[in-house]
Amino acid sequence: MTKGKPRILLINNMETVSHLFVNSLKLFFGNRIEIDAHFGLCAIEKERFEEADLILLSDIKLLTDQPEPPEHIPVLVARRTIDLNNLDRLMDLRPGTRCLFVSNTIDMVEGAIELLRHLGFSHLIFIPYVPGACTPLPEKEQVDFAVCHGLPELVPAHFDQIIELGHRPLDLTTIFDIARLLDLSPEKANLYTAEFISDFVRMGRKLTDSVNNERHLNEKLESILNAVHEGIIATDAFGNITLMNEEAEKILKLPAIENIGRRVQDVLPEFQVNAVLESNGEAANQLTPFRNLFLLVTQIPMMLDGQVLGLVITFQDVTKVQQMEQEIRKKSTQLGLMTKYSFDHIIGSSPSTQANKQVAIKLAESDFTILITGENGTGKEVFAQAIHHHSIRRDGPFVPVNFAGLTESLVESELFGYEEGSFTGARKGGKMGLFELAHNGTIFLDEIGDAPLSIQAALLRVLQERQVMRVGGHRVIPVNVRVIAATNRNLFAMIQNGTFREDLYYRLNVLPLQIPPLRDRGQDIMVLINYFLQKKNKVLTFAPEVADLLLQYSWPGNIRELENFIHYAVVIAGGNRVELCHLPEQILRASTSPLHSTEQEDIEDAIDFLSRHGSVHEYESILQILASCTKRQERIGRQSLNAMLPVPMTDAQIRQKLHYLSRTGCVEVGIKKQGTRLTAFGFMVVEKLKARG
Ligand SMILES: Nc1ncnc2c1ncn2[C@@H]1O[C@H](COP(=O)(O)OP(=O)(O)OP(=O)(O)O)[C@@H](O)[C@H]1O
Repeated sequence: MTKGKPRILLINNMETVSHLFVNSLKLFFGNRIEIDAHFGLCAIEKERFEEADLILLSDIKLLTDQPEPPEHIPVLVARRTIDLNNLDRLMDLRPGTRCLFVSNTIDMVEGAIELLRHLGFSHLIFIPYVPGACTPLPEKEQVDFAVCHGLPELVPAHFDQIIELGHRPLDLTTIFDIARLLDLSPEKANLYTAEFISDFVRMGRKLTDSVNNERHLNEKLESILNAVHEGIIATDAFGNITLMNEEAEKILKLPAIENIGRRVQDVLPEFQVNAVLESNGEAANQLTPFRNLFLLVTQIPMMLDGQVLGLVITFQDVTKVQQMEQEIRKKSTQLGLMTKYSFDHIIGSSPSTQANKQVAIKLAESDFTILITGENGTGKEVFAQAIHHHSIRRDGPFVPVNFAGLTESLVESELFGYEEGSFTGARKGGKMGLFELAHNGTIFLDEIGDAPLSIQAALLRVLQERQVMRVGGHRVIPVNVRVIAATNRNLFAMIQNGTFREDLYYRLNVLPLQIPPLRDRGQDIMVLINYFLQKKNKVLTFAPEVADLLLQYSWPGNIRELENFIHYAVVIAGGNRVELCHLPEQILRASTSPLHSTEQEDIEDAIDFLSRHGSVHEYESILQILASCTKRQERIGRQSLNAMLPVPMTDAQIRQKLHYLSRTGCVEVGIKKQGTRLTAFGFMVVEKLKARG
């Protein structure tokens, strides 16, 4: 039988694959062959087998249910390759991406995976899956993408990320086998291979395009990075420097070319990148000393899908800003943030004052926080100032803060400052807080017991971290301050009732200093009186009963009250001897209350005696008039006295009453026309009668 063109019986299970094969065969053999394409599962007529010169199958199993082909006709199972045009999506995947490879037979899946590995995709993890076969179906979370060659319908519905690589065309070796079996010259082979090569060229061009794009992008990025007035360094996940902008080179005086590729930890140990790399957290605005500079450094990890890819470090040279701040702080110091008192100004010869001075001198030599306790006016601030003055911080500012005088709304912005626009009425340019103002000096937190709880929490943070953040600000400002706190309240009791934080108490009470009240250090009273007089360049003497009273008095306002009394006495006594009549009411009055029992008895006896010699009310009226005259330093005659009495008496009656009053020691009756005045004892009797009502 003379034969025409060789005929290929092409058996496939799908129409699309069949078309793909027909096109490939046509491209190679043109019209030198005839193709009888069969697809699907229906039986093939015997004659079609007999007319064929070659049977080409996509899978040997396709012959299973078909009639046996004649023995002399060769059967060829097509080897298949991959459409290179569809590979770029796979090329974008990161190493370790998990791909569920789905197809309809195990052979297909395994063949495709093997080919992909040969093509260089061994960095991806392929998990074979054939629906209905024994390949286990992994959980959705264990798979990043589903991959298939056509047949996307085989991918289980819950995998929504599908990469479709397209049907696999015939491999070139199969084309050559067909040519050999049909005795056809492979004259158009170059066309077919050209098709393959053009795919490679296309892929190559795509790659170059993306490399070029990346280069353009890098160039753009580089010019942006160099235009920024901030040093920028990037590292990879291991902390090796991958990028350094011009500003970074300028600030650090390190050439990028010599340092890219080196470990940032070795080049810039001051930045402590390991801590950030290990914690994956961000470290913002850390003031970092570098050589003779101060850098404000921020480190941010670069993350992708929860993995650290590297670190971006940005920094600014803030040495100048620091210096400017120091200057401003210095100026503020000159504006009155200096101490008035040193230890030489702490007066007192009592053992407790002497001992406290010795202790305080020692405390001044350390740099720890001090808590001074004592009643109002005992000299807590004087001690705080003297400590600052004696410490290494003496050239820095001493900044007093009185919590009793600050409202809760003001206290935060006063202590920590604020940024411009952080609240209505905030000053332009913001304002430095008292902690910043006290930098390199001492902050004196007076009446700390009056600090609101919210501020106590903020104070605790400052004491722990030694840095502040202004209200409305994002930058932490390091402050180097010594804290001296003072209180007249019982902080321990406040802790018990929940109005003072226990943790703050222990932070403050590192070095305690207790100042006793003036009434417990009698030896200091006269020494202090002389000191205050000396300061005023005045001389006063004190009547013995006055001196006694001053020593007996409880001085609730302590040294401040004593100082005020001296001002008063100088004015009232006019530079002479201070008599009882010069004493202010509260000293006189208070002295009558806690009297010694013998004095009490004397007063009772005197009143008893007077009641037996007339009406106590009449005596009281006379004593009150005498008291007010004596206070005005006037003596009063009988006639004037009588005129002032609510119920007038005869001269004889008055004379008699004054006689009895004189016998009890309440009055001093003048000889001749000197008039009468009240004695200290008389004042006590008046007070007693007043108290009785
Ligand atoms: N030992 C001292 N020697 C000389 N003057 C003193 C002494 N102690 C206190 N003063 C004077 O007493 C006054 C009150 O002192 P200071 O203000 O230090 O008391 P304070 O305990 O801080 O009072 P407050 O609790 O009311 O704030 C000051 O004017 C100071 O000059």
